[in-house]
Amino acid sequence: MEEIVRVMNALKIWNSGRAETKAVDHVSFSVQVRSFTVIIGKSGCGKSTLLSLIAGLEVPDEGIIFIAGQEMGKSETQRAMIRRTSVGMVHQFFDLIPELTVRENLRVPFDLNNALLDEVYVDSLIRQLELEGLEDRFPHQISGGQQQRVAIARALSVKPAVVLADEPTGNLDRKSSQQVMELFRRLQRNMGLTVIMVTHDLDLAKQADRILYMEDGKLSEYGVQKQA
Ligand SMILES: Nc1ncnc2c1ncn2[C@@H]1O[C@H](COP(=O)(O)OP(=O)(O)OP(=O)(O)O)[C@@H](O)[C@H]1O
Repeated sequence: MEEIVRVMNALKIWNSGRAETKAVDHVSFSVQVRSFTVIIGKSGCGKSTLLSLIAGLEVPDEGIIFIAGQEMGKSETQRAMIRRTSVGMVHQFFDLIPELTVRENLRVPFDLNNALLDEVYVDSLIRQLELEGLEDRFPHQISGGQQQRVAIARALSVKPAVVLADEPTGNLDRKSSQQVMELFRRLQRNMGLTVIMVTHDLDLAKQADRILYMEDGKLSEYGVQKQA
């Protein structure tokens, strides 16, 4: 199987005042292409920091990260280029642009990349994420679950090598969470996407191919962790 993400011995220390937190403590793991991986763990264990390192939003103090064979280097320009072309991000609070319609929000990544808009592909995302009929509405005119599905479609619009989702259902009720998860999972299978998702919700996590468990900045396989 082909590896699409490789994290080698990543360390990230946050300094705030006198306190020093090893948010990511010498973490190593790889993710196979076309797999759905979930990272679970208690609040503050370092999940978001780890995703920020993989996304190239933060730089590790030690260690190396590769996305689709490219090293997330120290230069912000290089990291921004890899992030724009190879990484799709979905956040807990959707982060849609309120002044833009659903369809306009989906165009944003193309505009940022100066890429030609692939209308046929965007239409297929709208269909697969069950957003038909909502294209001309503004974010405040659709439900939370629908907003999150727009955010997922937006993340996929540039066909990223890897999709990083940080608590994508954290702001949704049970029913919408389950619906978003099912659509996300189906899309991942249909499109052969590679997804890394952070969640608190073990029921959702169980639908993934693989569960990783994070505690005090350390990462382990969830099954192994439970037996330990
Ligand atoms: N920018 C920052 N500056 C200082 N400390 C930080 C910063 N970001 C995170 N931390 C600390 O690093 C640790 C890990 O935080 P992180 O947000 O990665 O955890 P998390 O598992 O994603 O938590 P949650 O589930 O609550 O989102 C925490 O102790 C947090 O307080």
